[in-house]
Amino acid sequence: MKVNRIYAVYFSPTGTTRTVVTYLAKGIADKLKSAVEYWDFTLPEQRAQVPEPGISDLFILGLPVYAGRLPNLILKYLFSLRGQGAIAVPVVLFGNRSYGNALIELRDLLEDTGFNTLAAAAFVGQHSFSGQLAKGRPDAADLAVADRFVKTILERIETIQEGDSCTPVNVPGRGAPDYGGYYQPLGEEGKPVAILKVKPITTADCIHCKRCVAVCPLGSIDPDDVSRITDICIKCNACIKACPVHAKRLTDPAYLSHLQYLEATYTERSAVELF
Ligand SMILES: Cc1cc2nc3c(=O)[nH]c(=O)nc-3n(C[C@H](O)[C@H](O)[C@H](O)COP(=O)(O)O)c2cc1C
Repeated sequence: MKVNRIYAVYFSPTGTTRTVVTYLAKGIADKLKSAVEYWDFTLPEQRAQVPEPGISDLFILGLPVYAGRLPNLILKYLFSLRGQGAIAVPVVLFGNRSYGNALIELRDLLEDTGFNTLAAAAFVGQHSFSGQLAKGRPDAADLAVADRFVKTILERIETIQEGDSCTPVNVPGRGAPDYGGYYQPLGEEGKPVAILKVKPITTADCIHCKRCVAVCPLGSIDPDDVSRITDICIKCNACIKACPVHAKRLTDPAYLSHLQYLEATYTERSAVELF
């Protein structure tokens, strides 16, 4: 099949999903000499529009794994996609713990919205919560795997005709209706901790530059008083990483206990998985 346009589409508060999706799109575009359309839908204003691929396009959709699933507050936006028979590659990024059932959830979402899934991958990205868990990933070794994945995608594209409805790519995990539920965070003692309602604090070091306001994917930081979190916080850590003076912090004991647990438990390097 001849690919007309490649869509590189991602939600990526701390940038690892963006790195992988754009790398894959560029690798494929270089070989096919096709144009790439980039769709970053991390910020609320970026979700005012949806990409509209056609039947001869390739759609690469990347999301981070949150609690073993897709970030649930983004699902409504994703379900407004219309695949129109375009081929698609679901990609998830996970922080070295587990991608749980997020990849099968994304595969199904793409199939349900009219795409044909051709290949899929679970990559590893530095854990949003941590300075050491999967630090620096995706790294050179991960990108070498991404090169292999590009080759696989190109080979599969060659074997299909435009509009073919291929068998959905086979990925592991528990599927619909509940995708195994959400991962329950554990604390240092291995007992469940409640972190859903945790929000970052702002220290007196804040210089009111409002960078945190600009990067919040839910638009939850009050621009007039950046210490006020006016809506849901998904703990994506975008505001914490964007703050030039480290004035935003997550100091909740349950959150810190979970972080300790993660850092102590998931020390082995997780592999990238390609399907
Ligand atoms: C709320 C939340 C939940 C997460 N849950 C998981 C998880 O279940 N398993 C895992 O391995 N990583 C988990 N992570 C880590 C992210 O999936 C990982 O760091 C990813 O690379 C972040 O993508 P981004 O850089 O595009 O934002 C979680 C991160 C956040 C913010």
